[in-house]
Amino acid sequence: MAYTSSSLHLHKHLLLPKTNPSSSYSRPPPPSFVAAAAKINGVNGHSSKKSPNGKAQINGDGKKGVNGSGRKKAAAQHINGNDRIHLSVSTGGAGGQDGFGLRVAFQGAPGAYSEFAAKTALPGCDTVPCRAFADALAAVDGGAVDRAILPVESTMEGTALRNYDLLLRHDLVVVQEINLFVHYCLLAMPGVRAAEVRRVISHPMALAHCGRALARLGVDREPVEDTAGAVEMLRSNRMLDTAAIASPRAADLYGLDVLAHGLQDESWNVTRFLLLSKPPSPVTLPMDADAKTSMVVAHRGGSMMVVLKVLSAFSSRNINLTKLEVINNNEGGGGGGGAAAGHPVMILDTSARGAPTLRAFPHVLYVDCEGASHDPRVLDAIKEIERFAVFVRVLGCYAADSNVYDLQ
Ligand SMILES: O=C(O)C(=O)C[C@]1(C(=O)O)C=C[C@@H](O)C=C1
Repeated sequence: MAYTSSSLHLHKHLLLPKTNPSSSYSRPPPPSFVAAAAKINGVNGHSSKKSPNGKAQINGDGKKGVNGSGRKKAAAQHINGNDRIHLSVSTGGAGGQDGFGLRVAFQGAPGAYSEFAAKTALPGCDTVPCRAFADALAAVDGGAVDRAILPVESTMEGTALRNYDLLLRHDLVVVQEINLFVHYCLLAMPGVRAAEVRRVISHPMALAHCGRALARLGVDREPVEDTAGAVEMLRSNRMLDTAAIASPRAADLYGLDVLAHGLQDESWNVTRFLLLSKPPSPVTLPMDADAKTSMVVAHRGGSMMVVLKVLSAFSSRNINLTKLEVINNNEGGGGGGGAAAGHPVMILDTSARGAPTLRAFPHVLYVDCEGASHDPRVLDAIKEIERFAVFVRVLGCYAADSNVYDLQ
């Protein structure tokens, strides 16, 4: 039994603007920002500096979070392809709020990309570092924090199936999406030269994304829990033969030297994060907002026929899909299984009366569509799917954000 996955990815490649490095996390966020955005992948700027705030860590060892906002005004410099371009103006966090007073759990040490995604979504929030994604989700589920942030797909890797597995086991709703440009740097202790580096440590995803550059350097690779955690380890152990792959912000935050920029094998490396909350969703979308609805559809098998029926349910109502991921656990071979390889997808069923129950489904689709979950067309499409599916769970309805935020 193998857990296979195939997906349609709708990302297009765009180049990023340079951003103004003078903004600071300690400064309050601007009331609004302007972004030049393409319909699928737009471009935006984002810049900020460190400001430790001494927040407690969940299940961790006392790492500190960062506070403030990194949003900056920016415009696209280059756009290739035939994307539909529009100018959007946003007031920041979901529903116009900037997240002041909210605690957002993220996986990793301060300076992790997930933390920047949280600060991008809610510039005024307090971030809470967690050792694992499971801890971050448990923290919001248990009420210790208000939100959790989860990377769910990247242009280089596709869907992060392990994180979807986690999401589906919890009674949480998606309240916001954030696309973050992931720019990897090689960081070392001050004074260390590239020729002295024998080993590189980072999050396994970061090591994988920088495979070619690391092969060129001819160094050993060692996975650690997150990119900023690698930097912290380097710093606290004063490692002089080791470098870390992390963001330029992490270099700033921990006072390390940047030996190289743009280490990723693909120049376009974007990770999509979801901001999660306990239901009911705290976000009220304006009636005319561009919305997205995410759902999971469990079915009896015969994937391609089911895919066609799902596509027809949406296309007959002129609804565009932005994601379609097909998961099967019994087709043999196939990669992309993550931690759940060979196992059915476990989904918390919150629809029944009484306590939510965890149910196992071998055949599942992850679907994101344009439109709000209360839009009659979307409601009708879901009703049609429910006629042939075993189970449908709407994971959330949130403002569609096609901007790509850049931390450089
Ligand atoms: O290690 C970090 O800094 C993270 O935020 C995690 C994470 C991930 O899990 O995908 C996020 C984005 C990058 O692609 C690399 C790692």
